[in-house]
Amino acid sequence: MMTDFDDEIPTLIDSNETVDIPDDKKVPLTILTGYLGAGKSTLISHILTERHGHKIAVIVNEFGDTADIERRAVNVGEDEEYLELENGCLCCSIRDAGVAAIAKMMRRKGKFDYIILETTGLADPSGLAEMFWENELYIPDIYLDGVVCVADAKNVLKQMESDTRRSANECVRQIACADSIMVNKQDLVDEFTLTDVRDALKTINAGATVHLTSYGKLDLGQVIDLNAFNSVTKNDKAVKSIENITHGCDEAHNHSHLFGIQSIELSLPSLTNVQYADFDMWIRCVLWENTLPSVETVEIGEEMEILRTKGVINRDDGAVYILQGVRDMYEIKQAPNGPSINTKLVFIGKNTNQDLFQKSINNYLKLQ
Ligand SMILES: Nc1nc2c(ncn2[C@@H]2O[C@H](COP(=O)(O)OP(=O)(O)OP(=O)(O)O)[C@@H](O)[C@H]2O)c(=O)[nH]1
Repeated sequence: MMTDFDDEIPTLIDSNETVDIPDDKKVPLTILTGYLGAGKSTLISHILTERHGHKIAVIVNEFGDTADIERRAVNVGEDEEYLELENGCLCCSIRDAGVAAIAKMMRRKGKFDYIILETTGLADPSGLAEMFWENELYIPDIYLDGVVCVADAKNVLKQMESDTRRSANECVRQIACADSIMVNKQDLVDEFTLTDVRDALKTINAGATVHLTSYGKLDLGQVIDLNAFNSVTKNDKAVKSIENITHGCDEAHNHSHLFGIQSIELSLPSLTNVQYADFDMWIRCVLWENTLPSVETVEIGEEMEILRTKGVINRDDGAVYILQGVRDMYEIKQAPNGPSINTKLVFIGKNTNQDLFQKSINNYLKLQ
């Protein structure tokens, strides 16, 4: 089905004219990713047909992606891009999932209170996540809630192994970018394989929660309202998710370079005001200049690439801050209730070295 969205070029809004929309009036958007055949459409079918009481607009590339939607589409006029389903959900066929397409869809706001955007099986979602996070300025009535990845329990270990060993493939990038990972098709594997899969996923992305599913059947809360990007003020959940970060087993960690991307975790004491200001400078060097300050450049070696950053930073005056990042974009916001958890930083990316990162930040902030 063709739409006219491709022809529409988003109009940039002068930031001075941007309307400040209260957080509770914004519509959350979840990016759904996952390798070819992992079970994305099966999950969407589940969401579009179950009686869960939510009014979710699901954006798929083509109606034909989901057999169930195709069947329902029979009664819809040829030019209709929107399909209202019995359970209150709205299905939208958008070929170009760009800002203009979403902005156009927002004219139907009120008919839905949530957006799930399914990407194609070979997409790297980090660019899309960065775009929606950044474009809250241009579509002020949505915010990026999180990235959900569906992985095929039977095939994901094979799919993650890249031919070139040091370069991560699309499957690994999708896992690296996720806030929540569904290990689907668990009916096809035994417990040992599930443990291997879980360890490998945690090695790549220690910051994501992992859920086991069959035929995409899950509690919707594992997909929506993750509040992973902390764009709104209810960010206790973001602190909790960082607190719960755990790595895969050590053995899996040793094999992390098989996948090209890994998580590293740094721990820090509470920071003084001066150290907190220096931390901002340090993170800019890492994310904007791709360098580790205060360590010998010869030690750094191959070029690194950071896909996701998450963290909690404590200041010694009791203030607690949450760090979120996608590629070179990052945001540091104060947590509302100041829950006391240790300072923890997680970097997910390529050619990262935990010891060098820790040395760099210790030297830069004069921690030891
Ligand atoms: N055994 C088993 N099969 C599943 C499960 N989930 C999905 N499938 C099957 O796997 C196949 C692929 O599922 P889809 O939902 O189309 O996967 P997809 O990620 O949308 O695939 P692409 O659109 O090609 O990227 C279908 O035949 C599904 O019926 C599951 O949990 N167990």
